[in-house]
Amino acid sequence: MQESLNPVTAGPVAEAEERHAALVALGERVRALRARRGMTRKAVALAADVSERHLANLEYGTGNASFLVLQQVAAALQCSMAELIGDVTASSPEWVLIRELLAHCDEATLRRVRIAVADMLGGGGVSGKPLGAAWPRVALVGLRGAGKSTLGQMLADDLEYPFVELSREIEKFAGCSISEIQGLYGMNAYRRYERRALEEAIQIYPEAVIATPGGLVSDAATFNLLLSHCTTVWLQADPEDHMQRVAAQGDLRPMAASAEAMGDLRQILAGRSAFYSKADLRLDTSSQPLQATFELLRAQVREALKLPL
Ligand SMILES: Nc1ncnc2c1ncn2[C@@H]1O[C@H](COP(=O)(O)OP(=O)(O)OP(=O)(O)O)[C@@H](O)[C@H]1O
Ligand SMILES: O=C(O)C1=C[C@@H](O)[C@@H](O)[C@H](O)C1
Ligand SMILES: [Mg+2]
Repeated sequence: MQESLNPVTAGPVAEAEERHAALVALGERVRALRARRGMTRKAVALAADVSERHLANLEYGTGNASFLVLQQVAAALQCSMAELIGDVTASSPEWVLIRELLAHCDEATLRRVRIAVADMLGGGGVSGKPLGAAWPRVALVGLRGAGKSTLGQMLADDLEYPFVELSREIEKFAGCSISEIQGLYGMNAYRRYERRALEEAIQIYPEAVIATPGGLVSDAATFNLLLSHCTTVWLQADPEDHMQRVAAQGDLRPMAASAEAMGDLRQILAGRSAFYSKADLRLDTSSQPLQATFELLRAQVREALKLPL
């Protein structure tokens, strides 16, 4: 009997157990998608411009197909790469139908859908949102030096709401400093603490001003939680102001970390801006001094909360 060759290592395959479980699962999805589409292997191979043998290897989990081949197969099967690779958002008929409905929506429509879905799924047991008005739980987001702590405390005093510095809550949970959490347990563990601290703040405070850690937007689930339970304000500043304000507080870490710190900061700001911009309100803090910025913030928030000016 002729021995088949592993297409990756060129060694003998023979044993089914040697096939990687992820590749076997991928192959099963390809076969299922092909069956659903009612296409023969030959037809898919032709449409995808790959040999039938290559496709057979893929279907039986014996071939580790390249990204480009997977793209060609997805195009031949008229399905998304998400379906092919087994992404959770394509893992059931409902998911696939929802993806199809949303696929061609613009950003503004997607935003409305997100808000409606968050409302529909409820607040996870948290109530207290006044009908037709904004949450009286105000969360400030923005990069380091945006003014979240400074303006947050001023706003809390003005509204007579508790002021919550989320970083301090995280430290209380962990029993050590933010940098120790990140250094000892790693960034993923830190993000879990961040999520827990936010969940708890939401449970405890129906009314509050919350200064959030600048990196919170990088975790979609935590940011979703924030957006759906708080009136959010993006405090914006020019990159130079972010840098200068952080340095003025004596924190030279950004400069120490990289000789091209301004470039890094611009890149972080550019990468996060699309997420920060999902906040309900935004305020440019670089256009006027602190007190004038506070007056603008106060007016915006009071209007949103339907409070007297
Ligand atoms: N127009 C302004 N708006 C906000 N802050 C300003 C303004 N002008 C100057 N500042 C100063 O910038 C600094 C902002 O620092 P602050 O600690 O409040 O920022 P932060 O967003 O909390 O940063 P971090 O993410 O590091 O906690 C303060 O010292 C504040 O006085
Ligand atoms: O901007 C950032 O990347 C961070 C800011 C802090 O508030 C923390 O969220 C964390 O240290 C990361
Ligand atoms: Mg702060």
